[in-house]
Amino acid sequence: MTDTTTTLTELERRAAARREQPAYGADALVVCDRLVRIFTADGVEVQALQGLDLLVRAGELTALVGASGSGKSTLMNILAGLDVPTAGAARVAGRDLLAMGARERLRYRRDVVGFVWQQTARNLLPYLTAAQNTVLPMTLRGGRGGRAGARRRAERCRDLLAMLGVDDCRDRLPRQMSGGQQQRVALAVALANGPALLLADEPTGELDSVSGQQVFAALRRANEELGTTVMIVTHDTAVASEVSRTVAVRDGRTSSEVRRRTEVDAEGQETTRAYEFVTLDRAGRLQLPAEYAARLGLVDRALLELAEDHVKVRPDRTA
Ligand SMILES: Nc1ncnc2c1ncn2[C@@H]1O[C@H](COP(=O)(O)OP(=O)(O)OP(=O)(O)O)[C@@H](O)[C@H]1O
Repeated sequence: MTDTTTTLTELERRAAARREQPAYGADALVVCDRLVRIFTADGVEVQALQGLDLLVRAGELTALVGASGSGKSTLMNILAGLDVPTAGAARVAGRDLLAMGARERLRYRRDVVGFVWQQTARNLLPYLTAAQNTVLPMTLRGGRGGRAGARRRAERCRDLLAMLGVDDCRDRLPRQMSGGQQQRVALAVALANGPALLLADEPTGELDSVSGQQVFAALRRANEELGTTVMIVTHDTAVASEVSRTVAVRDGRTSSEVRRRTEVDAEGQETTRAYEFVTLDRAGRLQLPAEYAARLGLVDRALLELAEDHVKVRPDRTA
């Protein structure tokens, strides 16, 4: 009897402690919790996301990298509200991306997220000028009408085009601009309604390196000056090595990440140091880097050894 009471009390205590714990990612702007996306084409199933965990805090500038087919675009489409995951949870700025109805989804895409795609032609309406493209999302959102509203929208358009270095393009059609200019105007369009999250899927993929750098600098400015949280998918190693956080996606899961920090030494000299981490998912799983596993011949199982402040992983030499 005493034992049962103790056990019940203990169970209640544990349940209460669990309830009091903040929910996973409670303080994050983007929460992906065991996200799964399965595509079925011609009877064949493809698991594009296989339980992906990712937290992004407000104000971060994060690069997503990974081999072709690892699931980066699938993740971006889900966060953009264009696709719905098969299972798991995804939240952006408190919006549950699995539970949204059609109208809420439309509002989410208009007000909460902005996106820029790799194909320049996909980002802008070809028959509108840069200024008209930028004003359009604000007009669609509605709000204050009349002359005051129009003036406010024109002002925001001017500020955005100036901040992104394309004010000279304001009266040009997309075909009268270079690829890099089009992408920077696309950024202005994406930022028009002041989204909390800006998604850019390979925005520099079709550009030469100079234009690519200008687009990346514009993204960085949006992050620093407007405080917009930015997630950018890139194969460009220059971009990936310049952001403070680079997350690698492998086989539909986040596998590792690099964080860069500027440190000042005793002489006041600034250096940027990079720290490489392996992702530990919510179930405690981690993916060993493929090259580590190959180098030590780690297959099927590994020996674990718990030390005071670290864990050793060794190949199984007992066979
Ligand atoms: N609509 C779809 N129907 C069927 N399979 C799909 C669909 N979209 C993506 N996939 C598959 O899901 C997997 C992940 O694709 P995804 O485009 O997300 O990868 P990625 O990392 O963005 O690749 P890349 O760097 O080449 O753009 C791939 O195997 C892809 O073939």
